[in-house]
Amino acid sequence: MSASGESDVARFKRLAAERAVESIQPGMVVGLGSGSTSAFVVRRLAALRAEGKLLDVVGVPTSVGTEELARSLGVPLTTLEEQPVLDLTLDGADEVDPQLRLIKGGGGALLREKIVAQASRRVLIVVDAGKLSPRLGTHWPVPVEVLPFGWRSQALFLEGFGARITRREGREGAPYRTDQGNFILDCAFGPIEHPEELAARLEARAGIVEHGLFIGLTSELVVAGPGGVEHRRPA
Ligand SMILES: O=C(CO)[C@H](O)[C@H](O)COP(=O)(O)O
Repeated sequence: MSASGESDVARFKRLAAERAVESIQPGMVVGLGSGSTSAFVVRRLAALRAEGKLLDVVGVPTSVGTEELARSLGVPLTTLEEQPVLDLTLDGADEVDPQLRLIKGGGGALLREKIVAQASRRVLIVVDAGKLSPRLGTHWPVPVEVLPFGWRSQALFLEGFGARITRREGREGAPYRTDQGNFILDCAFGPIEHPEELAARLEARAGIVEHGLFIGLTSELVVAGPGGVEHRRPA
């Protein structure tokens, strides 16, 4: 914890976000991720705008929360309908493996985050070093967004993979609802040996809207930790 009251993890997220924002060029259409690291990205963008920089950059938010934050800070927004191809997306992650495969969705925004990532020429993932993992599933469950209709059947299906399933709770004991009104089943698989196979099996199941395994979508990583800030680009 620093004298300002900022925790080490929050500082690493902020430093990673500030470095990542250096990749934004004038005129870009930029996907804005969700979660606390992405909030640092939005705040940095707003601070640069206050200095008269990057004034022609527009963002595509990946959640209602990010949209509200960006609007409150005066960051101009557009939609995928208006801009179906994005230059760059900056987003956080819950877990990152050495091949830059991800678990995302800790904030529940996985569906819109994946749609925006797929629509982006470059996806820059921004994390503190605590997110790095030798194997996905070691530290985090995989969030799976399901339709409320038939959700218990999906939970049984997912238990069939040996996962421990928790339906995410919202306020006052009500089920958590995504921006689409769906439920999230947090699936603790433990370390996942073959994430691609698991992803394919989840995608084949009706009623599963999306899952938090992001495979083949990350083009770059900015990671900040006690050793400093590193920007890993493709070789
Ligand atoms: O996937 C996400 C939201 O759906 C976030 O990127 C992920 O949960 C990381 O959040 P934070 O930056 O707060 O650690």
